[in-house]
Amino acid sequence: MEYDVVVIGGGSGGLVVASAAAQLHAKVALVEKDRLGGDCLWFGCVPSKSLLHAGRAAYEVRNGSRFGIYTDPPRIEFAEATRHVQQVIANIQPHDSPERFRSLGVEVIFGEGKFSGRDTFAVNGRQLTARTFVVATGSRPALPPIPGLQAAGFLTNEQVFSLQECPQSLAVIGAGPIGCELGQALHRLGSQVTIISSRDRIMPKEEPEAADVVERQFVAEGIRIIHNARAESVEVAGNKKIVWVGGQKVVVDEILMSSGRVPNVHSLNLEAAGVEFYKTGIKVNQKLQTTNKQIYACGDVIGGYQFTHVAGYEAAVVVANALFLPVSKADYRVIPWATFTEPELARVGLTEEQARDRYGDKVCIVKQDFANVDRAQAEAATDGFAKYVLDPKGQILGAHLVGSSAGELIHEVILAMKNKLPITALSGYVHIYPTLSEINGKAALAFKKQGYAANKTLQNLLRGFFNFRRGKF
Ligand SMILES: Cc1cc2nc3c(=O)[nH]c(=O)nc-3n(C[C@H](O)[C@H](O)[C@H](O)COP(=O)(O)OP(=O)(O)OC[C@H]3O[C@@H](n4cnc5c(N)ncnc54)[C@H](O)[C@@H]3O)c2cc1C
Ligand SMILES: NC(=O)c1ccc[n+]([C@@H]2O[C@H](COP(=O)([O-])OP(=O)(O)OC[C@H]3O[C@@H](n4cnc5c(N)ncnc54)[C@H](O)[C@@H]3O)[C@@H](O)[C@H]2O)c1
Repeated sequence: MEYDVVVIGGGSGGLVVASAAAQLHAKVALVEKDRLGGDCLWFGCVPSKSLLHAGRAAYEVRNGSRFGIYTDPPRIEFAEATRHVQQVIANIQPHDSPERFRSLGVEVIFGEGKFSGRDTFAVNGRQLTARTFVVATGSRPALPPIPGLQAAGFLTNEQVFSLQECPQSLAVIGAGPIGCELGQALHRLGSQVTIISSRDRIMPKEEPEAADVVERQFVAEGIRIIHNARAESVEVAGNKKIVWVGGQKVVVDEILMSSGRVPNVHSLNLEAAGVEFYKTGIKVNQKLQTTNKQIYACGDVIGGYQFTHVAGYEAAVVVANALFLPVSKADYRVIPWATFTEPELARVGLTEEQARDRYGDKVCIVKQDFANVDRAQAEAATDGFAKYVLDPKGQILGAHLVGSSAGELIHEVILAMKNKLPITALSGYVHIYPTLSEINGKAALAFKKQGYAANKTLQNLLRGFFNFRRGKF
């Protein structure tokens, strides 16, 4: 065997496998068909958060009057906003550069290859043999077969970050995290945005009342949302595009497709290697082995949680199993994520409905509004709440934070949940005043108070004790 491991796909998952394996002194080849960095760097997390930040700046300038700061309507040079986005990519890219990986000892091979057998991958006329392979080829936008869409033309996350002009009006097809993040960013940067949601709310995978808070903000900003409808067909009329949705037409300059993802499996000739896959991704066991035990897969290509941090986590499991003994199992009990709209929405664990389905009426809910947090008042960021889904002893089954910096604030909940600490642990230390993090401590206190309010015996005992101390029997 030429290599200990051949990694196919140089994105969030593949790069972690390649660098870790090389640093452990394994012989590693990394095959990438395009550029190292993957979706996250070029078309995903990094550019979307950078564009959202530009949008937030525009929003803050427009809405400064709440703090007594008045300006004329801001002039937005969209090309400069996307230049900021491209600059951020350029700043981060060296970390994912071929030079860096070669310096770690990885053999980086550019080319689109395919399996030619159970233990051979063919690329650029070479046959790479390895003890183990890792498929980390990611995913791409799903394009539902909407009549007229291809002919009219559309944007996906692969084009939107290099636009030089902001479309005056935009139909966003799909109200998941991509549609919501990009819809809000582009609306704030000057586009009239209509989001088409196939369900009765945006972000249908989230805790409904948390998604409602984001939706209210979208509506307040002037984003139009069409519910319970799918884009059915598209027509072109002059220089406009018409999207037909539930019998009504949405006339726009541009369309953004954000209707889910499909795994990149088809060009790999997985059949030759005995690797089975479904429509949603490659079939893996808990050790992330495919149906060919020498071939592992991680990241978006296996479906499941499609996040950079999950691809990285799965990559770590794969490194341990592929290089040493295959005994590590991926554990998805505590997987957090955040959608970086304003307000942000962060989640870990079960929704209330999922918890009730599993544990019935024993589930206990604690909720704290940001309006009760002094720092949120100071920053006029009072929309939103933190909701904790608990078992009767206070063990955290899930948490949903919607509000300012929710994606940061959830981390102490993640730590507690991962270590099986009850929510009361979050009030077992001093939070700095005034910070938004106080929301977690306040929730823990609220849970303690609920327990105290229900404990009549303890209350009677205390009443008696203090009566006794005051000499009143
Ligand atoms: C707009 C957007 C915003 C997002 N924001 C976030 C976020 O804020 N936080 C978050 O956690 N996640 C976010 N994600 C998701 C995140 O980008 C993905 O989950 C992550 O990139 C998956 O990593 P991966 O390694 O599986 O795939 P990728 O990082 O996409 O890497 C796959 C690599 O494989 C290569 N490849 C494909 N086919 C082949 C082949 N046949 N041969 C060789 N190479 C091949 C590709 O060129 C690519 O470089 C976002 C995604 C999008 C689209
Ligand atoms: N902040 C983050 O971490 C972040 C941000 C963006 C994306 N992501 C990742 O990328 C993945 C993909 O995001 P996404 O938003 O494309 O997918 P998604 O699957 O979450 O949402 C797509 C939505 O589009 C709807 N849809 C499909 N066809 C439609 C049609 N014809 N008309 C109207 N609606 C239609 C679907 O019903 C679905 O609700 C996410 O699941 C997430 O894992 C993460």
